[in-house]
Amino acid sequence: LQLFGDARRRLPPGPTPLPLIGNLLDIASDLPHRSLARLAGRHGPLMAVRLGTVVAVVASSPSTAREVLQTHNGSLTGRVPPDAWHGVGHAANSVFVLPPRRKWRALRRIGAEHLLSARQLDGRRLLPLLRDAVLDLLRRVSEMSAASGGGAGAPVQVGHAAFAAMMDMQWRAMFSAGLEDDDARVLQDAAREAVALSLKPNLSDFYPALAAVDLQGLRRRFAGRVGTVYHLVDEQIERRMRRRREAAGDDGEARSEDDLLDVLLDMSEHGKDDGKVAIDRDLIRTFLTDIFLATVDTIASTLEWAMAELLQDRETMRKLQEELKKVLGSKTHAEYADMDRLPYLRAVIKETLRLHPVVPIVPNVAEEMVEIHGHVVPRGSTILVNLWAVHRDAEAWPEPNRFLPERFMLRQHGQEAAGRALGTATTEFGLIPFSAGRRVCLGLPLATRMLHAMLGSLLHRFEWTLPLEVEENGVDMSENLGLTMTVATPLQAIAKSI
Ligand code: HEM
Repeated sequence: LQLFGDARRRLPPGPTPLPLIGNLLDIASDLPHRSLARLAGRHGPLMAVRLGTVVAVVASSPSTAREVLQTHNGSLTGRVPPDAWHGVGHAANSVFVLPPRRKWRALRRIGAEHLLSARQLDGRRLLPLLRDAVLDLLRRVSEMSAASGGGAGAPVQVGHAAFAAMMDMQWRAMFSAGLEDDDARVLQDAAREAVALSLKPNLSDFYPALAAVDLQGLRRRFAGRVGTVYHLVDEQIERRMRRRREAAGDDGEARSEDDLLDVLLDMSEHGKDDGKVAIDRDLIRTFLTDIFLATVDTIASTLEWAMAELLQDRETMRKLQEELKKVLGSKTHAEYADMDRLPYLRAVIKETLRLHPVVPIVPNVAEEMVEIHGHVVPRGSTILVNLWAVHRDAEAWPEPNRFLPERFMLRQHGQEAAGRALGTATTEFGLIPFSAGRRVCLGLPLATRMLHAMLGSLLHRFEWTLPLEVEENGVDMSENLGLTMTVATPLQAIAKSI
């Protein structure tokens, strides 16, 4: 009891909780990353809040983020799945919320080795798929732009075009099959809604004792939307199993495509992955769904944020287009291989991810009690890293709320170059859009490749302007939060071929 009392006394400071609801009212006034950042401004970069009956410690500065994601990372990477994720049993096999043990490690290893590592992405099978996704995006923009029938160019929803191109790319990478138009529409709606439902503030998460009742129906609705994705993933699995059976014939050679699905089916047929974790049908279905959901919205939203910033900052847009013209010349599109010679593009993407980290809060659970800056993080408590607040820390970033890609440009040998490659240095904690430590984003190599190639190509191939009414009223930069932080009003822009 004394130990418990000590731990409570040494919790980090924070707003006074009300009985029963704790600090929920303080947080409900705005999007959680913003209200928590405001509270941290008053109570400090390590702060304790009570969300219903749940104690949460929030890290909001580069140095406290480093404590969570590096110094004490081994003890602070537990997860409690959002209650909604128990719908269709998704949580039981999801790499996002599995505790950091054998099954989670096996899934991360399979994902990296067979799809998401730099070696795979730059290899013979996937490199053409990545390039096709860039060309597909450019084609979609041209088509949307021509849809008006007149010469002026219809407004293009850039985020929508990127979402569709990424969705098709990831489906091909996992299943070696294109998406039928009808399926693509169904998947797009289901994926967006599942992602949005999954982190809607849910009473079941703040009062776990009430979870069984599913008061807001979020678990049921999530199950419905993810169930739709499952259905289409299952069709692919069944089709492939049939084909493998046919191809196996008498000699028993079952492989047909050599993609992620084949790898997983091989493992399931042999019973195990590395003799440790059984890869069964449920695990395969959930993993493929997770990879699909993680890919589409994150990259599309980041591109939409980048375009929204650039369309309001003509000078930066002009400078970037000049760099692209100089380096790419008559090439039709940008490739990741060009990135070394495009420092300003790299700086623009870093600055976009700094201001608009599409996963703004990373939720962990303390598996052991740890001490940070003299305060206690009790075992079992939630520990949130507010990436959005870290990225706007005024000590780390002068004029933190301004879009200033120049902050990443260093002068080296008389020439400008973009500082620190994104995601390579986890020792600096001022810019961590992919988080850091052992749960660092598994899709980082894919995301950096697609963001650079897609944004570079969009700006190299088209002149962009805002529709007149948006120019007059201003771009709506308000955020919408599902699992990722998207632009609330889809950005519309006019694209003219260069
Ligand atoms: C702009 C793009 C992206 C951003 C900013 C982003 C950011 C993040 C962040 C902040 C996390 C949480 C890490 C933590 O818990 O500490 C995460 C996790 C994850 N991301 Fe991404 N992500 C992006 C794209 C992708 C893509 C394309 C994939 C493709 C598969 C992906 C797969 C994952 C997975 C599987 C996890 C869970 C890791 C785990 O819990 O072990 N992400 N991502």
